[in-house]
Formats: sequence, C-alpha cells, structure tokens
Amino acid sequence: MSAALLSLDGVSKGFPAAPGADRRAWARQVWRALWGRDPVPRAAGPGTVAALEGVSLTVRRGESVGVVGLNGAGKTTLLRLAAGHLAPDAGRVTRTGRVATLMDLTAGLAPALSGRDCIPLAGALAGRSRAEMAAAAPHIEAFCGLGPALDRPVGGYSSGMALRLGFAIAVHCDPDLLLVDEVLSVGDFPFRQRCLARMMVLRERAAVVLVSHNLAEVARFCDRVVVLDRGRVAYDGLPEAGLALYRRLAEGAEGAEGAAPAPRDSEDGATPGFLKPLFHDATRVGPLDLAWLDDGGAAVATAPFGAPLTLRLRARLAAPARALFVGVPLYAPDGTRISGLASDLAHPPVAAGAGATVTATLTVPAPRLNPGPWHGVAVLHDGPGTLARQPLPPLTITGGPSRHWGHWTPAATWTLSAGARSAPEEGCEARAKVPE
Ligand SMILES: Nc1ncnc2c1ncn2[C@@H]1O[C@H](COP(=O)(O)OP(=O)(O)OP(=O)(O)O)[C@@H](O)[C@H]1O
Repeated sequence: MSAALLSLDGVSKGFPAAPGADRRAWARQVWRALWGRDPVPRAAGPGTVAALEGVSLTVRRGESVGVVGLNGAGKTTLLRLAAGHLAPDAGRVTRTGRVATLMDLTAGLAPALSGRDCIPLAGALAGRSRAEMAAAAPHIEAFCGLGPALDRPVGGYSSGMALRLGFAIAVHCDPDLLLVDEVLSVGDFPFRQRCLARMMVLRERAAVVLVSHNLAEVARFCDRVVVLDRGRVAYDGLPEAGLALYRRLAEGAEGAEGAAPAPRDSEDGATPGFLKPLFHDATRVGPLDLAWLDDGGAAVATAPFGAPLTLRLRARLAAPARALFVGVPLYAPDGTRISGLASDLAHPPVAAGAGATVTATLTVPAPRLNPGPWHGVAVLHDGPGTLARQPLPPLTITGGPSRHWGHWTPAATWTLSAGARSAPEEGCEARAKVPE
C-alpha cells in the first residue's frame, strides 16, 4: 500500500454562529498560534456552526480524490484543514511531504507585481526556495500561456488569468499533495482540460484532492469520491456509487430528515477490501443473482485455464429503470484490478418497468487467466446512477502452464535460434507455442 500523505482522524471544526463572535474567534486563533492550544477547550454549542464532525479519511500517494457535497457541506473547511490553514477543534490532521494548494486565486499574487514577479513570491509562500522557483519559471510561463500578459500587474488579471498562473505555479512546485478547491470552474474549457491532464500526470507520483461541483470532471479524473453531507462523511469509495449518492442528495431524496441512511461499505468481513464499497438500493432492485456458468449452463466455482467464462446476472426491478447496463471490474488473486468489462460498450442500455427481471450474460471466450482464485464485482447501473454493486461468486482457475507469471498468459508463439553466423542456416532453430 502506498504512503499516506494526508490523514484526518476524527476531525471536527465549528465556526461561531453568533454575530460579533468573529472577533473572539480571531483572538482564539491568535492565542492558539502563539501557545499551541485554545484558551479554554471549546465544544460545538448552540452558538457554533458545525462545519465538520468526526471526519476521518486517509489520502495516499497515487490517489485522486474528489470531494463532493451540497453547498455548506464542509468541503472547503475540509480542504483548509488539510492544508493547515485552519486548526481542528477536535481530532488530528497529519500531513507528509510538500503540499500545494489552489484554493484562493489571489493567494500569493500581489496586485501591484507582474505575474512573472509573483512566481518566486508564490513559491516562497509555498515553502519553495528562490532557486527552485527560478528553475521552474520557464515551465510555469509555458504552461500558463499568458504570453506578454505575464509582465502586467496581476491586479488587472481576470479570474481565468489568475487561475492560469496560480495553477501553473502550484503544479510546478513539485507537490506531494495538491489540494484544489473548485477554482477550475473559472478556467476556459481548453485550459480546464489541460489542468485535468496535468493533474493526471501529477497523481502518478503524488496525490490530488479536488473539491468540485462538476461531476463530469470528478468522474473523469478521480478514482475515489468522498461525499460530505452536513459536515460528515456520507460515502468514501468508488466514484460511481459516490456520485450516485451525491445526485440523490441533490435531488433531496436522501438529504431530508428521516430519509434512508446513506449506503456504506458492507459490514461483511469476508469480502476483500478491494471489492468494497458494496452497495444495494433495495428501493429500486432486488439482490443480484450472480453465477459463473459452464458450457452446459450449470453454475461452477472452478474453471480450467483457457476455457470460456460465462457470468450470468439476474435481478428483479422494484422500480422502473430507463437505461440499464452492467459493469464488471475483475481483480486478480492479489487484488490487482486487471480489467473492467462494461455491457454498454457492446450492447445499448435497456429500459424496463417495475417487476421486470433483468438478465445479462457476459462471455469471455478465451480469458487465459492464470490459476488462482479470481475476484470481481457486478455493478448494475441505470444511466448515471448505480442500483447495486455486489461481489461475483468465487471462481478458481485451475491448470494452465506449468510455470506462469503475472495475471494472465496470452496465447503466443516463440522462435528461438542460435548460431555462429546467420541464423537459422548454421544454427538450430526452435519454434514453440504456449500450450492451449
Ligand atoms: N469562516 C467561517 N465563519 C463562519 N462560518 C463558516 C466559516 N467557514 C465556513 N463556515 C460554515 O461552515 C459550513 C461549511 O462551509 P464550507 O465552506 O466548508 O462548505 P462547502 O461545502 O465548501 O460549501 P460550498 O459548496 O458552498 O462552497 C457552512 O455552514 C458555512 O457557513
């Protein structure tokens, strides 16, 4: 497992709700900065808005985490705590490595200075040396694409221009953790695409936390989604289920008092962690009936190496669905995700009424998966929403090549020759085929 760059452990944060309390809160911050503690321990009371309550999450190198939630859910507060701009009232925030933030477009940009002169200034505020920023400056200038405007005072920049400069500085500060709060929305479409592409490169060796109301961008960029609901983590896991929950919150279906509890990871300790979160919206679909089938249509728990694999899904709809399709992420015995198969790539989504039985079959004619217990998940979608996410039944692949490496052994042929002069005339040649 890769290194944790950010951990929030039971973090709560409140803000004074009473008019005039701002000054006392400011004095408290100063006291805390000077003495490292509050003048008196503070608990969220009637005069306090609880922005975050008991939030725990860990962000690791290589992750791109989208944070979504309705207005006032606590997203910005979470990011400001993560960046160290705010101190928690309770709990602990731990950061490792270099952090870069893109939360306030004016941060590090002095209105009277030119964009070019702001580069070392913003770098210094992020803890980078003058030499580091001098080395990064040509890349920053090229990435932001401001041209001659880079020599104009930033006080006259539009918000999109400030974003270009701020983003270019943040990503070229070589951060381990990049925290981005919604600001991308002010960029034009081509620049936003460039930002996403750059963040994709960055996440290979760092981690990115992106607060956004743009669900398409979150779906495209993030491999994990945290949904905040009134200061609490309502969901933390794969984007598809997280965004589905967010949409329901937005529709008011789950945000209201007395609504069904937010879907969470299965409590079932037997399910490997990499298959989670599991999810089932019982108001829309019954449990998924899943089976691996042999050639004769009988359910099997083992399959010989190389034999065709057929998975069948059946489920009864409890509510009408407009665009049903199925996704099947496949995981190797060690938990590595090796593939994802989606029915909508081969077959258009289907509509059905309440009471209908959905049946889907997936056949992989020559999978050549290496021996061992394979895992997977069946995900039943209705358009952008997820109805259920359930583990596949156990499947063990048996037999196969006498030696094997990695996750699969493709059908392949070899030639091999050896000789003093030109092969194969003077040497010997061997032709071999990997066994079927
Ligand atoms: N400085 C502050 N003083 C008082 N209340 C605050 C302060 N900052 C945040 N809050 C309150 O904390 C709650 C969470 O705010 P936060 O800005 O974190 O939400 P958000 O999810 O980022 O919202 P949005 O989507 O509207 O940007 C809100 O009720 C907000 O009014």
